[in-house]
Amino acid sequence: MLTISVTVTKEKEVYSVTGNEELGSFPLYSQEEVDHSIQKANQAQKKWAKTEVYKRADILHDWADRLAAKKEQIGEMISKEVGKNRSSAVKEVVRTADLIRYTAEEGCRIHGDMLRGDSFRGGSSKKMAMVEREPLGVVLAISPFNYPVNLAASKIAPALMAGNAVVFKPASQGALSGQLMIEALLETELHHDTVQCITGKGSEIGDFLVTHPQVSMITFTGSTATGQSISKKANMIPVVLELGGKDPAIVLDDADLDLAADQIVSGAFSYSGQRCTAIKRVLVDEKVADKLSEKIAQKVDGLTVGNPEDDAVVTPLIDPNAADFVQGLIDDALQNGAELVTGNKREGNLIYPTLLDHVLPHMKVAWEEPFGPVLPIIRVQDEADLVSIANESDYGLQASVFTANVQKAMDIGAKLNVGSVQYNAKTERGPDHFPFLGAKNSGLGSQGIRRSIESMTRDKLFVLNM
Ligand SMILES: NC(=O)C1=CN([C@@H]2O[C@H](COP(=O)(O)OP(=O)(O)OC[C@H]3O[C@@H](n4cnc5c(N)ncnc54)[C@H](OP(=O)(O)O)[C@@H]3O)[C@@H](O)[C@H]2O)C=CC1
Ligand SMILES: O=C(O)[C@H](O)COP(=O)(O)O
Repeated sequence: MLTISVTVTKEKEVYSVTGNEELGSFPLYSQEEVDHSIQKANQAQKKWAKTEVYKRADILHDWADRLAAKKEQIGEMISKEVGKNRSSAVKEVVRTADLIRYTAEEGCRIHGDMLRGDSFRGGSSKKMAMVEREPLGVVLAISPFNYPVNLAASKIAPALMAGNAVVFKPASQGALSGQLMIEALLETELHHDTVQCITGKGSEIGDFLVTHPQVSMITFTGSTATGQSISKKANMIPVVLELGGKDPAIVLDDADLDLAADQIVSGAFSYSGQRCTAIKRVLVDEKVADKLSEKIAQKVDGLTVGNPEDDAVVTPLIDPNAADFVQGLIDDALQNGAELVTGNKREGNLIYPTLLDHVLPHMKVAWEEPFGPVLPIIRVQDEADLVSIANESDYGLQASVFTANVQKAMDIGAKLNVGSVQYNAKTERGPDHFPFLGAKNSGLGSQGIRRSIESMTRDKLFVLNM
């Protein structure tokens, strides 16, 4: 059992998603304690910013090695705490170690510019500007439950590499996994005050954190509602948001349907659909819809369903509210005339993978993000409608286009109002050095290792007048 020990008065227990096993507890920080921690981070940042870049990189490499060495222990905690199957949970730790290593290397390659004054009309060659990248100060990193280690480290590592201190607020269900990751970091030579792990309910301490005058930048991943509220409260500081999605898989009549079905099922149902980048709707050309629906159904029926420790693909959702929400979307669609192809079975928080066909625009499941294992198929007659229905969503994270025609793929991709378009493959974030961003209600700013480091620095000019 893990107990995060700091001198705070209240504690919150954490239970496993399945089995109700008590996994440990985390402190519920008061505003005074939050304030104290931020002050410490702010102080520590001044020294950390002066630490040589190669030494920062060495510390990050050490952190990565320590995480990798603890992959089984941390993977087990992730698996129990957020209900992710064991092999994916261990992979999350390994992926995180790789992300940290790449961040350490990339951070060493980020250099400023040198500008000549006389390259602007009327300017003088006697004037030269050296443009350096400076850290911002204290970065507030808020992460969601679904990747409690990876989505936290993907903020913490670039912030540190850029010379910032970090205040890390993990999701409450995920805080113990986050804490194990931080413990590995604090085993390195990093001064402990440089990273502050602040736990507590977002609804209680969130506003205080977000509006704290010593927070210089906010990087947030989570729901659109929380992200939008944060961006309204942040007071003239940069904010990077990675939010919800409703990624479509657009399937044209010339697509390789076996490939499409394979990618759609793995994109939609891995970790029970609790991924922002999960495929959350299929928009298919009517001419091939029957065939595609049948192929998807076959694969859905082959998915393993059960507990995380059995390494099942579809496991119980994070909490009863999440399961009720998904069930509500299924019920609404069926009441409104959608066809149930397979699924719609529930045991507690475990929702069996559910495929709905003939979904129409008046059904909630056509537009809302389920964050669960339900996939609607929307049949479309006209190719132009594929794009317009895709773009009608409030979200704009990613989209997949399945077709054999490269020209068509590029034309459709250019019209989609999303952060990334994947051709003939599922939507996904990785590899982690690619830029990762959402349009519309799916985000603000860009992540991905280099972009993240850049978002956590600002230009500073030193102008030489000779
Ligand atoms: N685009 C992307 O990269 C990703 C997007 N997501 C999206 O996140 C959602 C699921 O994640 P979930 O964890 O439920 O998201 P939430 O928005 O509920 O929570 C995310 C984080 O914000 C904290 N929080 C809650 N309220 C506040 C507040 N008022 N101020 C500051 N912080 C607050 C939470 O703390 P606490 O847990 O204590 O409430 C948690 O740490 C889905 O919509 C999904 O699409 C998820 C992953 C990736
Ligand atoms: O939080 C999420 O859902 C992730 O950002 C998605 O990452 P993945 O595409 O690598 O699963």
